Amino acid sequence: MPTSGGEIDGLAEGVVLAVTDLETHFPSRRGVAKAVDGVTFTLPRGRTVAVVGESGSGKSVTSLSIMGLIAPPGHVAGGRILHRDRKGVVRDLAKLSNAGFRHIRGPEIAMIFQEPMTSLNPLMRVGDQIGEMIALHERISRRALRARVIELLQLVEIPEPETRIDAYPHQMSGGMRQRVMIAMALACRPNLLIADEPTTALDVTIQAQILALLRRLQADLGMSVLFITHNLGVVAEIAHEVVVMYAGRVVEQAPVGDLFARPSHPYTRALLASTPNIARDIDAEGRRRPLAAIPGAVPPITALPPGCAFAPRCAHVLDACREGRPGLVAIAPDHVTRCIRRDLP
Ligand SMILES: Nc1ncnc2c1ncn2[C@@H]1O[C@H](COP(=O)(O)OP(=O)(O)OP(=O)(O)O)[C@@H](O)[C@H]1O
Repeated sequence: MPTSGGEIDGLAEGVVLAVTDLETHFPSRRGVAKAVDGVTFTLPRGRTVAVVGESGSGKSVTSLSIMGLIAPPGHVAGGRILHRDRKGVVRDLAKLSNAGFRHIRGPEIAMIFQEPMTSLNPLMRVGDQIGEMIALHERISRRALRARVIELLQLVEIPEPETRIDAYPHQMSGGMRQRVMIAMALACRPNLLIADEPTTALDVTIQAQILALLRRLQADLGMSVLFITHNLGVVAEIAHEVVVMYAGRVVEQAPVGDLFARPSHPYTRALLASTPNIARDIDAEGRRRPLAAIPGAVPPITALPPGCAFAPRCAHVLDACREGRPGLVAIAPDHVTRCIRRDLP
């Protein structure tokens, strides 16, 4: 029910973000690419939802749609993106103007990306970049600003923040730069953080440290996190809930334990089987068991098959799978799958 300020009722208590039937299209001469095609999921307050899938599955386009950052001629063509801000006001971000987004991006929803070097200004001291973020949204004295920035650097566990505040990005390691990006994202105390592959470019040890930091911040600040990744190992580390995407659609969603213990969709099963697992993949004599790579590739979204988009690669395909597009069905409370096969062991 819209109200005069573009605000909307109808978001369940305790939910920060509810994406319903989201459609994001990119028109081109070859037709309309439906990069996101009817995506639905909810993000409860203080929880981490991971969106996982292979390259091209529509994860980034989903997060950019939420942030209002789809560049024309791409556009959100349908669906709702209901967001509850810190004051409890609910808005449909799918209908928000660019001007409206200026009050949302930063103070309400912040985003961190894979490569901090492309988001940080190499010519500016990191402290000034974080400070700029704060000064953009509130009036604050220079002294108080510097103290706030030092506090933020402490929060993201950067050692010697009083000195590091004056460093330039190139004087920091990749892990430290990602911490700076997280500090910038947290500068205005958003209630929702979107993290798009934030650890992909880092060494595994640094990756583990950044994931631990994000987990601690999420718990301490009660933030909701939408975490985009192609890596199920990372999902296991960070997520409460998992949304599995394939060719622009959600194919399975479940609490993390449920998804790993009882994966239902053949695509989820194949993803799990193709994820390296040291304990499983190598025996005491050092013999390797081959990884079960998923045959084929995600089809181009302009040429999806008529039925299930995964059918051409699926080991369990039936004729019926190629006929109609399967709907999402609940197989347990909070666990849905887009597969007609209920008989798989
Ligand atoms: N600006 C654009 N114009 C046309 N098509 C686009 C555009 N951006 C994305 N797409 C298409 O949308 C689909 C989904 O892309 P998206 O970047 O969301 O995938 P992803 O799952 O995030 O993959 P990756 O991990 O590689 O980023 C892809 O087929 C991509 O080619």
